[in-house]
Amino acid sequence: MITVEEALAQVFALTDPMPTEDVALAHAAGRVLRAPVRAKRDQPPFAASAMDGYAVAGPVAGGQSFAVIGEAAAGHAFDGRVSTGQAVRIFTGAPVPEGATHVVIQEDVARDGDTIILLDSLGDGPNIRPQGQDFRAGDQLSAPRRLRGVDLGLIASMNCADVTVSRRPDVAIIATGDELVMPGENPRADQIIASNAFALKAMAEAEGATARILPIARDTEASLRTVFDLAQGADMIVTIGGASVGDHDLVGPVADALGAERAFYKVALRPGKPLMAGRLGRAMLLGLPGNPVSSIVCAHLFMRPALRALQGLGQYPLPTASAALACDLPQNGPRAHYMRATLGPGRSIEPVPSQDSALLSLLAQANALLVRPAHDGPRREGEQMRYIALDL
Ligand SMILES: Nc1nc2c(c(=O)[nH]1)N[C@H]1C(S)=C(S)[C@@H](COP(=O)(O)OP(=O)(O)OC[C@H]3O[C@@H](n4cnc5c(N)ncnc54)[C@H](O)[C@@H]3O)O[C@H]1N2
Ligand code: MOO
Repeated sequence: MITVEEALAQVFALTDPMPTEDVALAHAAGRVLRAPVRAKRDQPPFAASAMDGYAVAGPVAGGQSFAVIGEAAAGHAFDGRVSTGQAVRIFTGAPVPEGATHVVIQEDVARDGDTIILLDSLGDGPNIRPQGQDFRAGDQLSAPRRLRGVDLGLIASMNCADVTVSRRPDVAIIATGDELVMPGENPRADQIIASNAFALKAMAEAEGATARILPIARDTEASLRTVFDLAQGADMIVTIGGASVGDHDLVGPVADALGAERAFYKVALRPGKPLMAGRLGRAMLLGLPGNPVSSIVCAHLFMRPALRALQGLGQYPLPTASAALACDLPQNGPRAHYMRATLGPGRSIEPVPSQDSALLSLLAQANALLVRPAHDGPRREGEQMRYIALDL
């Protein structure tokens, strides 16, 4: 069995970044930017007033008076120059007229007809945003990055209407097993509801992929072949179940017969020992164990980083942070253990009461995976431990 780190390195070796496409800003949220964006103009494009008041030229002190010669509003520049002793009525966002050195806020001014007198309450500061204060033409927003709302706002203000992003990976999800029926169907007494594909589809989509749930493959070679056929065109094929050593665990043998190249099978990991990865045609193949918690933990540890790498975000494991252990833990065994855990408000972390890999309800209660390396020694309450935050 290989280690989690070795397995992830082999998964990354199967991920070539997807081609790119150009999309309009309104459709770019959550996409991965692949080419830097270059500002087409300065922002602000002119020296702009930060306040409503008067743009004045001349000494600014209580008692000084100025003749008001015009008005500047946002989108309506004052067409002219302000000379010493003159002022222009100005509003926030308007271009500051040439010659003006300060914007005095209107609360600090007494106006009488076309004359203003500055009051003694006068604040300091010019209240002018210099041209290019935010960014200059030619400044860049670097790639790669996943585009958040703020990034899209910045790109829009750079006057760029579309962006070059990674194509979304297409993920085909195949649940396998004679015991499975879809939610809403009438299961026989010896059947259960197929749940894992729904979790994995949501996780893949949250990582920027498109995901499709294919029909459940039955535990026969013919059925598996038929469903694998439906996965054609996918960038990643994720199978669920049928990965272990039982007589009905046919995913590996059928994938092999279809020409899959295996990178590895079995990882020193708990839960998720019978994980498999490889390539089938041009698709990356991830064979996840069927136990619900095992499949979801493996999706966190391998599918999510692989989808990020496919979109050009680089080859990184999910980030870890540290928190104080809320209880003692015995020595860990030979497999790295990703314990379902809750991270409390005081940043103390506690494993949920059972780590059985079939207990979806406990995984749903957890908000972290407490990481225990293989053969990790006994741990005492209060020790700092690494964990992965479960945010999706
Ligand atoms: N003799 C051994 N038996 C097992 C071993 C082993 O090393 N030797 N490993 C165990 C471990 S660890 C795991 S994990 C499981 C993985 O087995 P499979 O990947 O073959 O999974 P299945 O047998 O198909 O299913 C396991 C379990 O999960 C349920 N399941 C399957 N698919 C779904 C789905 N889409 N939605 C919900 N639940 C699903 C299935 O009904 C089973 O209960 O093998 C151990 N055995
Ligand atoms: O690896 Mo299995 O996933 O322990 O239940």
